[in-house]
Amino acid sequence: ASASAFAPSTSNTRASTSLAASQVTRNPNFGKLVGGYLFPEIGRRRNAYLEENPEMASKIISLGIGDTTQPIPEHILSGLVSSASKLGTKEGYSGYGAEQGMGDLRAKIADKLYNGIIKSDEVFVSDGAKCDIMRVQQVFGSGVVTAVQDPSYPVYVDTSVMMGQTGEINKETNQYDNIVYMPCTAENDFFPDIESTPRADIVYFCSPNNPTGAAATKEQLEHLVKVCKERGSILVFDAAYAPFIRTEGVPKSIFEIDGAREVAIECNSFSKYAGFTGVRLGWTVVPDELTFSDGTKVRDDFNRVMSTAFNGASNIVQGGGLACLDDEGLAEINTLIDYYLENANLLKEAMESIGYDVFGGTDAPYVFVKLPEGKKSWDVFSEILEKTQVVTIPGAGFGPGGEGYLRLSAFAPRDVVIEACERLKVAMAK
Ligand SMILES: Cc1ncc(COP(=O)(O)O)c(/C=N/[C@@H](CCC(=O)O)C(=O)O)c1O
Repeated sequence: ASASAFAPSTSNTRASTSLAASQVTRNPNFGKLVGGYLFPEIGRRRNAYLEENPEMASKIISLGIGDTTQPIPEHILSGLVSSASKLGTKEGYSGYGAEQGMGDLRAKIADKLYNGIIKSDEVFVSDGAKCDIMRVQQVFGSGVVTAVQDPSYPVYVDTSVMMGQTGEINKETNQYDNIVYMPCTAENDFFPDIESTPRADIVYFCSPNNPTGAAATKEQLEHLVKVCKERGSILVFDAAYAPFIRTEGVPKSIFEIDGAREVAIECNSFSKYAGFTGVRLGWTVVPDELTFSDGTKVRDDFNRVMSTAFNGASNIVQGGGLACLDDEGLAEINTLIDYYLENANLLKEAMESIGYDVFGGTDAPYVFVKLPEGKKSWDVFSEILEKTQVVTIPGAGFGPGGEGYLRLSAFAPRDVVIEACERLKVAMAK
């Protein structure tokens, strides 16, 4: 092409004062998103407070983002270290691995965490459950209707919006058009009455739940699978907090439920198992029997996304995952989880001692505190931050159903949790 082809003609040059914008039309779906993603917004408000009150920098403590804080235990760490060291040797070096994950890790997940009810080639190892939720969304595309628990982890709704599955947000209800919100309230024990909600193609369900801390019973999950089967829906079950389940008989995986293989995908993660939130290792199970209406296998399309748009989880990190699933690693995971569950218990007791109704915190690392009537959760978030320098998460950040609640995370170190309890008991006493 001649040189002139690259010289912008006068007709399409923008006035020199405007931004040097491209000529590319923005994806309209991103314009539908309201505000930023919840957790960076929490960080922004925390930093804005510190800008205003720099002297408070040493006092700030966080019960906010559910990010682990305890060091990776010895045996699990040895798995990471030895995997890294191997890369420095001729015989141990490895490059691109299978996009679906190391065969022995897939097998160990199927064996140790699913007792063989799932086959290893149904396990796809990834860099995390949040990442897999977007990959699952890519498989489903824009033409589906999605249902979510309300309140729930904001990624389900936000990725549905990004994929073009929704209309605009309704400013009255704070709900997106074309998303089905399944109310989870104190009145229904935070388990939705699914029949009373319209049919959706894809149902995202998280148990133990973020943010409510509710862990669905076997009977509830059997009902969920039954309704999804009857309606021809696909259930995406997020089990990121499964290791926190200590109540006898409460399922840790949707695949403990008969019939789940025909309706469900399970997303899971080593993040909260072993403090791998920054290490980045998760997995998704897509059973062989799960098909679309035309009979094609969901697993084949998920595999296509993984092999086309992902180059596999880090080999170093997968070595850490193998160590997690040794007996020593599983024992270390239990110790870590016990530590966080004790934190949750302290938070629950502290808030109950000053007269609050508190939910969750037994089979989950989140405590969900009912606020006094009429109190807005973002206002209470700010009030607590200003009065006590404790960072929390407003329930409204998880959907309209979360309004009127506050989420407290049990992942902080013990001394921080104890300090936060003292401050909250003083500042929030009714
Ligand atoms: C239900 C649920 N599923 C997946 C994740 C993230 O899993 P990973 O990407 O494997 O670390 C999370 C992490 N949630 C944290 C971190 C925030 C975030 O992941 O954006 C929180 O709610 O505070 C989660 O709650």
